Amino acid sequence: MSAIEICSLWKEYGSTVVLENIDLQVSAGEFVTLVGASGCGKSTFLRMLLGAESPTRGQLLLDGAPMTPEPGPDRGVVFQKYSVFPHLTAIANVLIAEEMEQAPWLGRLFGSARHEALAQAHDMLERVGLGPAADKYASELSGGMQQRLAIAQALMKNPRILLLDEPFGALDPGIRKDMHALILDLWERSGITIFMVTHDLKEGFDLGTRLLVFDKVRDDPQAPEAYGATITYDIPLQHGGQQPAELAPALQARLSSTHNKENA
Ligand SMILES: Nc1ncnc2c1ncn2[C@@H]1O[C@H](COP(=O)(O)OP(=O)(O)OP(=O)(O)O)[C@@H](O)[C@H]1O
Repeated sequence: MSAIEICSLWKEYGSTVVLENIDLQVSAGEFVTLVGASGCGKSTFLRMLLGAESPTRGQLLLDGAPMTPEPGPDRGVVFQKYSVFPHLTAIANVLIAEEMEQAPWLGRLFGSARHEALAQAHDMLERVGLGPAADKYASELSGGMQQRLAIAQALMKNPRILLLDEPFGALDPGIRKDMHALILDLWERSGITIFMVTHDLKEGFDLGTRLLVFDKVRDDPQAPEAYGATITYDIPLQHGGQQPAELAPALQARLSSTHNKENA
């Protein structure tokens, strides 16, 4: 059985169709990268996987059961920006999810529960390379360090699914390379299932075990809201292996032309 099964999924906002008729099956442990023109509904798709939005039609199943319609501990998420609390230290940022869950009224743990959570939080910071920065305020950290922190925060609850919405989009190329190595390492060690939206086709090809392209198959220039995007390519990839190079330029051209049209 697939870990995630999506059947005839649609998402509409009023009369605007954003996503239409999406069918997808994803096994546990896959690293799925998502690309598509700006505004085609990739983040909306991710928000539905998170449980922050519901489909208008269709089904989203996790291990054969309908996905809970609210974000749960089985799903972690990292956005491009603003996932961390700037006025809290790195360690407090990682602890906060645990504290809010275990002590929702006080927002603080005590005694052995705190001791245990603190040890786990320190371990998580070490795993993302932030051990020495545990007591720094998030606002003092560089962009790359803040994204490491956001990843540590998302992984603290041991989620089965990690949702990444352009997590490295605002970072310099050198830092992005480090982050790619980090995320691949975390993915390999944990066996977690990852969905990652990216605007960078190369990043999508390099990181994913599978690349999904979202695009419209039908379009009415008189009524652009009438049709939504769907998955037009579902490309299996091999890490470090030969990528379907002949597809990349065609995809890049398609993504850029739609992007330019929208920005014109
Ligand atoms: N809450 C909402 N209400 C109405 N329309 C919305 C809402 N959220 C998203 N949309 C619309 O849905 C469409 C898809 O948005 P979404 O952010 O999912 O696209 P995207 O592919 O992630 O874009 P980008 O690559 O630019 O981040 C857009 O036209 C957006 O305006």
